[in-house]
Amino acid sequence: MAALTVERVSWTIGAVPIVHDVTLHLEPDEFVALIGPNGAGKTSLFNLVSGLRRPNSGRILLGGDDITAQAPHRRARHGLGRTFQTSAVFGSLTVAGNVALAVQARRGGAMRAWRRRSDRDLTLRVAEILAEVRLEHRAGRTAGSLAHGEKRKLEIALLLAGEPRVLLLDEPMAGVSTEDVPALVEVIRGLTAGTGRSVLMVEHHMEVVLDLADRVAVLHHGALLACDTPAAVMADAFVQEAYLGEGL
Ligand SMILES: Nc1ncnc2c1ncn2[C@@H]1O[C@H](COP(=O)(O)OP(=O)(O)OP(=O)(O)O)[C@@H](O)[C@H]1O
Repeated sequence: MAALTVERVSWTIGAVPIVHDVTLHLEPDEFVALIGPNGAGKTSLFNLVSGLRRPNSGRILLGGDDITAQAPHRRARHGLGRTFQTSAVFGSLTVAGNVALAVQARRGGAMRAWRRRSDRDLTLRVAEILAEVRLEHRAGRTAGSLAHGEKRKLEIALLLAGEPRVLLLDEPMAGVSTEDVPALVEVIRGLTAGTGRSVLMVEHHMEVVLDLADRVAVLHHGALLACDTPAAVMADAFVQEAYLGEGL
């Protein structure tokens, strides 16, 4: 069963089609990159999947469950996590403190039971998440003092605290200096490998897309132009003309 299914989804503003009849599947452990020129509808599609917008038609399924009518926080509880282009960390809190808050927020529903357990459980979970994003050595630093690349790792850590099965990453390389890109790429690669999680990532850096993606989905004027292996998409004349020809 697909981890995420976007089925014939369309969204219009007034009479203007912004996302047009998009169908897309994400398998467990699969990494799909969503590319397209500026204004192609990538953020709009993310908004539809995460629930910030409702489609005019079509369905969105997480696992086998139809989540089309669910609010964003219910989708998050269901296993859908999203990062944004802007940072969502508390700069004056430590790195570990930020992650601890996110873990507690996730477990908020079971707070009474959670409180009865020792702080050690929380500390262990925070350490586990920081190890996954390779930020253990920064645990005691304030989040505001991190470089962009490390801040992005922390944002991913906050996402992992929600224990998502499907992650939507919105331009994770934005603002990250060239020398910090490889380390961030390795953290992002680790998000799917053998974890059962799936990733849908919007990213403009083509070398990062080609390195990470199992498949590349190309949006153009709100419609899905292609969704195939990176090699097949790069070789597609239609894609080259519509997207790559316009420059990155
Ligand atoms: N709330 C809105 N009101 C009016 N127009 C909108 C709204 N949201 C998106 N659009 C329009 O929909 C189109 C798609 O925008 P969207 O931000 O989804 O594209 P994108 O592919 O994410 O672009 P970028 O790569 O620049 O982030 C654009 O023409 C945009 O102006």
